[in-house]
Amino acid sequence: MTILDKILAEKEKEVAELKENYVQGSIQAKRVNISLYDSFMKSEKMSIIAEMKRASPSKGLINDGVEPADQGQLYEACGAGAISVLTDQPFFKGTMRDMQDVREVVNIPVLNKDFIIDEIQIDRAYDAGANLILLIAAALPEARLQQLYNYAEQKGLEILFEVHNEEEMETAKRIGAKIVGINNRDLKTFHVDLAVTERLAKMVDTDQTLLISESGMKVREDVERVAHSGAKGILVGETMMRSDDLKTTFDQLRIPLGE
Ligand SMILES: O=C(O)c1ccccc1NCC(=O)[C@H](O)[C@H](O)COP(=O)(O)O
Repeated sequence: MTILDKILAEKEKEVAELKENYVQGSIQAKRVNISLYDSFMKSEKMSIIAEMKRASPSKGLINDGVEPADQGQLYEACGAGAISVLTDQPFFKGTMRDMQDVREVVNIPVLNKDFIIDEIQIDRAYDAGANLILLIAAALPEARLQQLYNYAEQKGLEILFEVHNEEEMETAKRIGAKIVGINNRDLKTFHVDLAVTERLAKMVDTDQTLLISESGMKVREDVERVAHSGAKGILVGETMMRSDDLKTTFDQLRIPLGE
């Protein structure tokens, strides 16, 4: 059983519980109507989705003491184009409260980073003020991904559609994903390789599809590599969560595009 299988098995339980207890519209969060697609596509600099992640299966504890609202404000002030909040509890030590706390204090798009397998999680993300949800190609059959994609889109949410290999990129294209996240991390082995972005980026027209390179971004050279492949955005977790000088970290990674 891979870690993704284990996470998805937990999600089945979480969804069953949500279906018992979640009252639609019970959360009244602030809404910020900004399209990540539009803002990232027109930016002349690499756009950054800065992630809030206390822990992860591959790295264990990363930053347990983080205050989501404070970190979110810092991310925005330092130049984040969006904020990703891991809301999975068992494997990442996140909560929906973390995302709401961030939503309350920032005016940039917020991604509910979780393992979505059911419409009810999309309803909850919307109610809590998310602008985007994540769909992972490896998590579900294509027909189910398409249903969830359509459902989220109808609610006015944007979708970060995550792929890791050629077959999944073909799925992204058939589904009509406008924002494709190429995860450089293999969720089965945890191996991180930026060549994954270089390989898969060739399969899409990056003037139409917004490419986000996810995982393993540490230094400027990493960002240059994925920018040359056509990525206009990067999703950065660990480097942000471990940084003790976020302004400098952002300045190093927000490289000009088109050079
Ligand atoms: O990060 C993990 O260990 C992990 C394990 C299983 C499923 C998902 C996982 N991570 C989610 C992510 O994709 C990353 O948090 C995100 O891309 C940021 O990566 P990084 O900048 O390397 O922290």
